[in-house]
Amino acid sequence: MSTLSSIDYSESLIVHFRRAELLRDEAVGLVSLDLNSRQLCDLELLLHRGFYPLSGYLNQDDYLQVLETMRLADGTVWPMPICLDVNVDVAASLQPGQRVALNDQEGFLLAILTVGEVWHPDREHEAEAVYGTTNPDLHPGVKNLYQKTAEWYVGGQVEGVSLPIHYDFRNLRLTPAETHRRFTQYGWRRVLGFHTREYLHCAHREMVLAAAREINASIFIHPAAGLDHPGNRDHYTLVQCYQEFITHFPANMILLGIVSLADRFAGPREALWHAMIRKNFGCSHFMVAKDHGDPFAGSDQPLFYPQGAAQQLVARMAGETGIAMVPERAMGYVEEKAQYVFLENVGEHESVKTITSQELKRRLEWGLEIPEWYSYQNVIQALRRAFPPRSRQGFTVFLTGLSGSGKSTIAKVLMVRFMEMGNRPVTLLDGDIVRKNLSSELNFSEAHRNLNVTRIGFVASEITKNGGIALCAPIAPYEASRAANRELISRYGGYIEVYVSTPLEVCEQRDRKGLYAKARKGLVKGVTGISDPYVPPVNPELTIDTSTMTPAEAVQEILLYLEEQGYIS
Ligand SMILES: Nc1ncnc2c1ncn2[C@@H]1O[C@H](COP(=O)(O)OS(=O)(=O)O)[C@@H](OP(=O)(O)O)[C@H]1O
Ligand SMILES: Nc1ncnc2c1ncn2[C@@H]1O[C@H](COP(=O)(O)OP(=O)(O)O)[C@@H](O)[C@H]1O
Repeated sequence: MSTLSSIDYSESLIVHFRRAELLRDEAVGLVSLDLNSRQLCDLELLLHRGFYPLSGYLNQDDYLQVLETMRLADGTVWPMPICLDVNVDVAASLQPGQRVALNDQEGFLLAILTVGEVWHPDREHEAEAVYGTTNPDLHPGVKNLYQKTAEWYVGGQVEGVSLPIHYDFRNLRLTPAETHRRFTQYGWRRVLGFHTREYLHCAHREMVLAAAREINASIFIHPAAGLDHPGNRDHYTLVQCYQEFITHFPANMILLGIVSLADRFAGPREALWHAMIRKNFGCSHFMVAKDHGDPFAGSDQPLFYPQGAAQQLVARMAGETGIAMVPERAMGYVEEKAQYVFLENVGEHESVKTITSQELKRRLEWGLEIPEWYSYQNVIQALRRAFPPRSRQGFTVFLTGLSGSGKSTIAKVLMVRFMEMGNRPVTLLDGDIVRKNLSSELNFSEAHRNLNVTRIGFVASEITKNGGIALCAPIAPYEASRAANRELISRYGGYIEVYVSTPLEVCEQRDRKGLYAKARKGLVKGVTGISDPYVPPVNPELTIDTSTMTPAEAVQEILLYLEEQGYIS
């Protein structure tokens, strides 16, 4: 059954509120599925018709044609397979014609799906067709497909009850009908769509404005703000920076909207899909970078897709999609001219200044100057608010080592020193304290030790996120849980792993709690260092052997490191 066999031309798939009342009653007796964030993005675009001409999830015929030819079964261009993925148990319970309630993660009804077909797709075939490889290690899109997409697909029409609910930046979440209406009201017949996920600075303004002038168009800045966790600071900062960024354009020529788009990073195919979505939002032109949709664009890894292939595909299909391709031409700041120039026009004896995103991050972390030619005061202020210098960031000192190695003693002295400094709240998460409170039900098996350690990491990450100091002092004998903590906490602030490497003989001699004596007598089983492993950290920031120093000296070493790294002054 082709999706287009019952083509729906309406401006949204949300039904009239009278029918919505009936659908809500009907949903009470239906099988219901709570969609994950990627599925919610897709459903939102289906419902408000960002995915026009689709009026539901693809059935098999359309799906296979999309993979092979980037067209639906009736020949209409559509490059991305949009199907609802479900697990085997759900798939087994569904019949063609059956009605299924589609909910958000809180169980709020968004739409009712009339099941068309249910099938088990060949995912390697999909990976090869959409991404150009079946190797998940080479392409994050393939990894997502294999690991985060359920193994059965469902196609069928949807009737919308409500768009997914967002509480953030509601006035920017414009639907295609709304943007189209605004463009018409403003008298904008030529509109250049610009897709982004990046922070935008002066170079972007010059580039977008130059392109818009060349084609005599207005500008629609349309960042994808799809899969961000509601608590993700980057999301808010990004959108605030976009709001500041657009204040630097001439009046009445720019509109900002955000779209819940779950990128696939499928290269040229992705670019074509992005262009068609922007056509659906009312744009006449779409800006495409040479590396548009590449999973490694903007990183220091080599690109996955050939440079320029995305631009060529979007340009080649423009006759059918109705949206023209505008190539993104990179610009650089030429100091001799005190202005931005297209890179291809930079003179032989002129030098181009750039600041990479890594360099920007470094300058923010150290509170260093960001030049006026690079970005705007209001954008930089928003960035500095969100990414304070290290001297104002939270951080975690994570001490790991054998029992008796000196973790608690060092942590206690450190705590006193930080309290004396008095500029951040300090929390001590000592092994035994955590074991009494947070992890009282856990034993000393590998799984429970890892769980104990990641619980400590979670609490430390919250403290770090909110600008405090977390001092953690568990044995933490395994790399897996230590690595997970490092990954989590580093997102929010500093993470300093201190390996307290005091040898077992010294710890055993100290034996403050009599644990080793009991272990040697066989009274306690699975004691770390005696009858249970301790795996030393791979790359700790500091290694401290307390057998040859006083606690004050050990603490001094940590403080010097923190000072050198800019966390304390
Ligand atoms: N079997 C066994 N192995 C190791 N340690 C044991 C064991 N049984 C009890 N204890 C006491 O528990 C303290 C270590 O708990 P931790 O939460 O830090 O351990 S772990 O990180 O979960 O491995 C540890 O305290 P510290 O001396 O502060 O390290 C021990 O006194
Ligand atoms: N440089 C040092 N740093 C920390 N502790 C030390 C040091 N030198 C000697 N010690 C002694 O070693 C013991 C360490 O015990 P503790 O801090 O409870 O270890 P852990 O928390 O790793 O089990 C304490 O009695 C402490 O006084």
